[in-house]
Amino acid sequence: MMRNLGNYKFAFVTCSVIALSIYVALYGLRFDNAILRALRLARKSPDNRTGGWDSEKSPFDEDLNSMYMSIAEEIDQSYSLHYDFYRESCPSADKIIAKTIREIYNARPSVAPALIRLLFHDCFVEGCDASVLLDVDESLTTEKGAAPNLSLKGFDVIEAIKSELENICPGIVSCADLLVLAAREAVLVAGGPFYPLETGRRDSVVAFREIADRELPSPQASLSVILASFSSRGFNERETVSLFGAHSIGITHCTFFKDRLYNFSGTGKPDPEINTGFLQELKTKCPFSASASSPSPSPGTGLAPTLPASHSSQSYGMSSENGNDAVIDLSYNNEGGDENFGTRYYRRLLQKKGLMYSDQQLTGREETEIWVRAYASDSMLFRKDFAMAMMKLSNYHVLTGPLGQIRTSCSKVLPRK
Ligand code: HEM
Repeated sequence: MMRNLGNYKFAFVTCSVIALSIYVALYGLRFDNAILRALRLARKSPDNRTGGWDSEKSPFDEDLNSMYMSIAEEIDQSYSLHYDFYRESCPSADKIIAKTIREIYNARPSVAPALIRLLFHDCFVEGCDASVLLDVDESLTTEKGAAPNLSLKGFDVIEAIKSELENICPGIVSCADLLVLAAREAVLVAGGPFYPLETGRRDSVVAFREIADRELPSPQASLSVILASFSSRGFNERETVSLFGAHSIGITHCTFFKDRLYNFSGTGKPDPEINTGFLQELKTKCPFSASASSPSPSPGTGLAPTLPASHSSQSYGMSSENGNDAVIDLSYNNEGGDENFGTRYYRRLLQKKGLMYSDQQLTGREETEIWVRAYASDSMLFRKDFAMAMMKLSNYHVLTGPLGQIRTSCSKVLPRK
């Protein structure tokens, strides 16, 4: 009986391996994530792999198991991210990206926050797949048109670097990798920490406008909504609070927090959680307008500023001034210098000087406030945590192996053959 079972098992596993090989041969290793996940699972729980017939192990089992494992290992290896993925195919990619960001940053420091935000908006919506960079496609879908993305900038910077990369190694470096590497350089030039990044991401062939509209948290969202939305992507409170440290650089339009100055939650009064002196300062910079008196939008809706999406190829898309909607410098003239990247943001939150509702609430609950306090007083801790969280964000839900494609222009998918 046991011998028969052993034979069946042998036949079953052999057939599986043969079927796997045929599939590989026919489809040129076109495994999708589900198969990869299954293979990983199989490796993690060897007992389940053979359908629970493990009571009697034959020497064949060991051989087949190790063969199966090494196939799985190989597939897994080739479909995961790697350090120095472009070492052979485009060795200068990293350097070109870093050098260009530094050059642009010297002329326009606003490139750094723009790219960091662009990365967040790309990765948060269906993963780091450069879907946010796509222009309108045949189905008239573009994430750029989603309300939270209307004020994104830096598209033209990415496109300019991509065309340089295409001249040197055509069709090799993905826009998704380009964006994560550019954002890392942006963090560095703005005074933030370095973090290592693996590469090998591929670009999506679709954009996710509806998901972007629905899932990018609004600056009016409650802390519970924000934490839930980060947690559903695997970020705990500590990681979430550390990522918010990016709000110590760049700008924000008055539109995004004006209701806090004049009509908080429809009360007709300012948010009591704003420092009084700061409130007066902000009122001068963001004078009352009719739009501030309307009730704040519900969480999750996002809020579009009154400016159009700016990604002109001439201007590097860095202009943020708009007649109707002033901007506030999130860094307050780089308060405390570059070395205070991050910490200055948390210190301001403790002084009730957060600009957006979504920011200030981090001090409103114990599980987030402890991290605000920790980062305000320990810049090394912040830098370490921020680096780790940015690595995690940059690796979120990436496309690898045969999935996706390598675009030649970051704003367009490759035409179908
Ligand atoms: C609940 C989460 C978040 C909300 C609601 C939010 C919202 C906003 C808003 C409304 C602005 C102002 C945009 C403008 O006026 O043009 C902004 C700016 C910015 N955000 Fe966030 N953000 C969030 C999380 C993050 C995260 C996790 C990062 C990065 C890791 C990030 C990076 C930035 C940067 C760098 C800027 C400045 C952009 C610039 O100067 O061009 N944000 N954010």
